[in-house]
Amino acid sequence: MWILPTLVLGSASPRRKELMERAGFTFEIRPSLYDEVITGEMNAEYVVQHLAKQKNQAIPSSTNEVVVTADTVVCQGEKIFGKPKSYEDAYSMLEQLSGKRHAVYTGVSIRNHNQWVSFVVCTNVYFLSLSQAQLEWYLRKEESWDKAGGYGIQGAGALLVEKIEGDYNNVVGLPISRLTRELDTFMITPD
Ligand SMILES: Cc1cn([C@H]2C[C@H](O)[C@@H](COP(=O)(O)OP(=O)(O)OP(=O)(O)O)O2)c(=O)[nH]c1=O
Repeated sequence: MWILPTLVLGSASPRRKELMERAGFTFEIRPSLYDEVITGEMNAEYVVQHLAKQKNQAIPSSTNEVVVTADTVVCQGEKIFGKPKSYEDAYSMLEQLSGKRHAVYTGVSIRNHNQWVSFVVCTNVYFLSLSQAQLEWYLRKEESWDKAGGYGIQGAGALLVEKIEGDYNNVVGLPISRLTRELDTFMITPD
């Protein structure tokens, strides 16, 4: 008997969950316990694909489950920003992003038993030039800590952004349009 596969989102991110729900997917949440380490020598595209795959491998699953994991980083030139570790770290990231363009990369990994698909989506984000007072105002919003680059475009962080080029949802942590197309090959479709 043919059993339709079930979808597992391997993520503790409330944004990824919300994007999947809004798209109409039925899924179970099973966060990965993989501990992310970003080292300076790797390029952003490689980093997000590698981390998404590591997260995926750390999730136990059965043969009829399709597991989705993702990783998002902010990249400016050679520098890769993950989540800030302190107030000073967040301030420094935002100060470096101020008045300039950066790229947000999200790597997505999809696995069903031993079938793997992975891809990376990149969105360019242009920050306004921000004064010290504006940076301090934003950091008081307390929305920096669990977000790559120290800002959330879906919150007050929207006020730091002049414009973007590419998929908005990719910046929030999950390129849901591309993901939906890729999941189709695993026989997973939204309601
Ligand atoms: C740039 C940016 C990032 N982010 C978030 C998306 C990701 O959740 C987070 C980057 O951290 P990730 O390590 O990609 O993900 P996570 O630890 O939050 O969740 P999990 O590994 O369990 O899936 O930054 C925003 O919410 N808004 C933004 O504008």
